[in-house]
Amino acid sequence: MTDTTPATEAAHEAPARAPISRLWAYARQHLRLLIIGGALSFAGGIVGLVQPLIAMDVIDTLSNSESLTRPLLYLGAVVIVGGALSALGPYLMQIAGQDVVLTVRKQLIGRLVRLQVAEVDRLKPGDLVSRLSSDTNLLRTVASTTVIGGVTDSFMILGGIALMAWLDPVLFGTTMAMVVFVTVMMVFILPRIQRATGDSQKALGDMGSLLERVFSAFRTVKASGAEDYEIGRLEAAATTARDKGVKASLWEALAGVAAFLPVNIAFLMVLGVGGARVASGAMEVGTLIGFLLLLFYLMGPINGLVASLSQLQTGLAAIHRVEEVANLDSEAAGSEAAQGEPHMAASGPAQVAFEDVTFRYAEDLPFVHHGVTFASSGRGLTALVGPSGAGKTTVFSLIERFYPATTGRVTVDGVDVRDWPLEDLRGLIGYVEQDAPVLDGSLRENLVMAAQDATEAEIEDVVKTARLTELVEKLPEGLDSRIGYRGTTLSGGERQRVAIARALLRKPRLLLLDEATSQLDAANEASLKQVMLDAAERTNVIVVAHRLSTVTSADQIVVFDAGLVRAVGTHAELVAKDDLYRDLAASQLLTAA
Ligand SMILES: Nc1ncnc2c1ncn2[C@@H]1O[C@H](COP(=O)(O)OP(=O)(O)OP(=O)(O)O)[C@@H](O)[C@H]1O
Repeated sequence: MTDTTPATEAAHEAPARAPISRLWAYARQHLRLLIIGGALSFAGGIVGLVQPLIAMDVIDTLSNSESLTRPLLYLGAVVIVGGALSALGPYLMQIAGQDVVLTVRKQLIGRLVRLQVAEVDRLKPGDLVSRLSSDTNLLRTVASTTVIGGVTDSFMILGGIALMAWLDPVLFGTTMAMVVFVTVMMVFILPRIQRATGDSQKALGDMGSLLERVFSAFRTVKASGAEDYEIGRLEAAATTARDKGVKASLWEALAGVAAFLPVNIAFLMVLGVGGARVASGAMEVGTLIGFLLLLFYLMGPINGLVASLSQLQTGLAAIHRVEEVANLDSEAAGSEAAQGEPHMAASGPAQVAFEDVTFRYAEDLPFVHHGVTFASSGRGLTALVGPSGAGKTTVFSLIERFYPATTGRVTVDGVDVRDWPLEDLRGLIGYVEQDAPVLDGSLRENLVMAAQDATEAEIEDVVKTARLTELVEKLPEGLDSRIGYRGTTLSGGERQRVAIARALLRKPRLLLLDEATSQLDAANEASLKQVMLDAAERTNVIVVAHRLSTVTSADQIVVFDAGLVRAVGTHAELVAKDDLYRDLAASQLLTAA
């Protein structure tokens, strides 16, 4: 079952109450450590109680002028054991808390990286980062000390209440009226703590999104003189997070008061009612004292339970935001029809065909493809050309199955891409996006990310093929030089060739290359063309072409216009027979018809 509501949009709605069962589902996996840690902490407390008894023994021994060795040894042992237990118990519970966070994070990481492209188009990466780092962190304390503390306090309170009922039903009734009052107050206050915490975390997510926005176009922000504007927006998000955090603290403080006052009132009422009953002879004075002591003793667990419940709300708000992401659509590894189909047998250039394909990015958006039909097979270069927005890049997205065709079929080797196991399909394709993304890391890491087991010789080979030798020689640490966030230390042409080298290292049976629209200098353009032609000798290369040199070298040109293929042929054929192509060639492609 999936929820297609984008996390960042859903977060704009009032956070719904997250089911506590989700927290339990995460904590359950680390229950053993939690219980051992809880038991050791409890034992530490008990040992602590023994300490005064032994101290009494020491005093007795002193006053009797007997040897102190034995009681001092006991006392030493109790101090050491008590100290060790009190340290080890909480430590184990903290480990369990960290383990819970790790479990949630692993689940989230798997989800995030496997999200559908369509989902990511709509989401804000900064908010997702905040959910993975900050929200999950809120679960640490809740999943460890809060849960265990809450359970122990609840048992103590239940035990105390049972004892009270046994001691005196009338005083018990008086006390219970206050317990009911505390419960009602909590029902009112606790959801408000959760909501305020959720809002505060959402504001943090918004701040993350805004920061990511700034860094993704850092030079543009600076060149536009927009620093103050962006700082203002970031500070506003930070202030909202603070305000919501303060609001949550206010509700937490009210929860504390709502527990403290009634218990104290109950104390006075028990004193009054009990005193009258003792005076009338309906009750022993010892019972009254016992009852009051019990009530006094229960204050600690009651305050502890209220604090745990408040913390729990923070955890539930965090779980809600985490679960929103966990419920987003991720990619299916392969369609049901693909189960058991052997697709990997083929080798050599892959065949691609579009059969009357229609496609739109979303139901509320217009169609981008209105019935596209073309085929590309065998070694060689197929160029897709056409006006901006005609749907050329979308062809690649459909081949890669980033999106499914609305109607019609996209086939690779005659098999509908929907029926290919996703890993196998993408395994045979090398894809170079238009803005040739390069990731932060070394040049080598950037190359081998698509082919982890590539040998040194293979890497050297693609470096040569992609005309990167000069760059590698120029860089201070060669292939191991860091090339910065989004490859900012490289030129546009170099980024493109790194992306091509990466795609080639995969030894693709189909190379999809989206040419950047920006003009490259003559040397870079010639390099790029040569790289493409070399690749086309070995495999099927489809390129969204914006450059004259690419188009004229192509074995086949497919002319797109407003979501349809209007003509297919070689450059010479199309110049002769297709008006749009002739115009494109004359203007966009800068050649005379
Ligand atoms: N992720 C997306 N979500 C919604 N609409 C999109 C998305 N990507 C592209 N489009 C729209 O689909 C249409 C076709 O886009 P596409 O990128 O395929 O065109 P193109 O022919 O490659 O253009 P160009 O030559 O300018 O790169 C455009 O109108 C574009 O606005």
